[in-house]
Amino acid sequence: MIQALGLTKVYGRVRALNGVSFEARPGRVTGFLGLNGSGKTTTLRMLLGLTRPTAGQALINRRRFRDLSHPTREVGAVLEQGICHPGQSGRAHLVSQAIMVGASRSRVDVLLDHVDLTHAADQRTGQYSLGMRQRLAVATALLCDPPVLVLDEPANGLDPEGVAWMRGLLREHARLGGTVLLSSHLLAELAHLIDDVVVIVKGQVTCEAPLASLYGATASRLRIRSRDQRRLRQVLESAGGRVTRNGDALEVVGLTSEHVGEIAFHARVPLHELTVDPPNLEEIFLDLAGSR
Ligand SMILES: Nc1ncnc2c1ncn2[C@@H]1O[C@H](COP(=O)(O)OP(=O)(O)OP(=O)(O)O)[C@@H](O)[C@H]1O
Repeated sequence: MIQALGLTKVYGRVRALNGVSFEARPGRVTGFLGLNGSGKTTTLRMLLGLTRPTAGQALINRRRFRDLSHPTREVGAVLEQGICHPGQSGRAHLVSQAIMVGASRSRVDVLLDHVDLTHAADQRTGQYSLGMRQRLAVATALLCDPPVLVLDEPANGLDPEGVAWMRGLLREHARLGGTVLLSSHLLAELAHLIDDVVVIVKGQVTCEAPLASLYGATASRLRIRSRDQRRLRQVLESAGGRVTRNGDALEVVGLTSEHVGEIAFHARVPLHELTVDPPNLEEIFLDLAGSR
C-alpha cells in the first residue's frame, strides 16, 4: 500500500508539488500520469526517501521510508535504468546488489531467468541495450521480493516486445497481491496494464479513479453515413445529439448507437454505416491534464 498525504515541495520560488494526496492499493496497478514537469518524479522520490517533503507525508505500508526496518523487503524501485558499472556483467551486478541488500545468491539466478536475461548474464552491462538494462533494473528491484513496486516511466525506450514483457510482469505482481505504482506521460501506453489512474497537473492531483470509470465518463463518438445526411442530421439534433460533419460521414456525440438506429428507422432514413468510436485514451488524458 502506498499513500501520499498532502505532499508539498517548494524549491526556491518553484512549488513543484502542492498538496499531493492519493493511494495505490495492493492487488492493483496504479498509473501516475502527468505531462513533463508535472511533479511525478519528485513524488516518487519522496516515497523512496530520496527527496524530503516541505510538507506532508509519503508512506509505504503506512510508514515513512526512513522508518521501514527492511526497506528493500518492502519496496522495490526502478527510477532510472542503467545505474550499474558498464564493465560489470549483469550477473556480477546482481550478485553485488544481493550482498548489499542481504538477498540470497540463489535468488540471482532465479531473477535472471524471471527477467529473461540468463542468456546475457555474463555479458558486460555496457553492451546491454536499453531494454536489457531495464530488465536488469527490474531484477535488482525484485531481489528481496518486495510487495510494493515503484517505477518511473518503465516503458521508456522499450520496444513492443519489451513493453509486453513489462506489462505481464507487473500484472502478475499485482495478481499475487502486490502494489504497483508506475509513472508515465502517456495514458494510451498503459491502457492494458493499469487498474487505477492518478493524474497530476502542475503539482496537484486532478483525478484519482479506476481506469474503467474514465471510459464510462467520456461519451463514445458515433460515425454515421446515410443517403440523406441532411434529414438524418435534423432528426438526430432534435433528439439531443451533437452532430458534426466529417468528410462524407456525420459524427454524433450524446446518443447511443441503439438510439440512433431507432431514430433513423422512424425517420425512414436508411443507414449505410453506424460505427462506434470508443473514447481515445490519449484524448481523455490530455483533457484531464488540462492541455487541450
Ligand atoms: N532539484 C530541483 N530543483 C529545482 N526544481 C526542481 C528540482 N527537481 C524538480 N524541480 C522542478 O519541479 C517540477 C516537477 O519536476 P518533476 O521532475 O517531478 O516532474 P516530472 O513530472 O517527473 O517531469 P518529467 O516527466 O519531465 O520527468 C519541475 O518544474 C521541475 O523543474
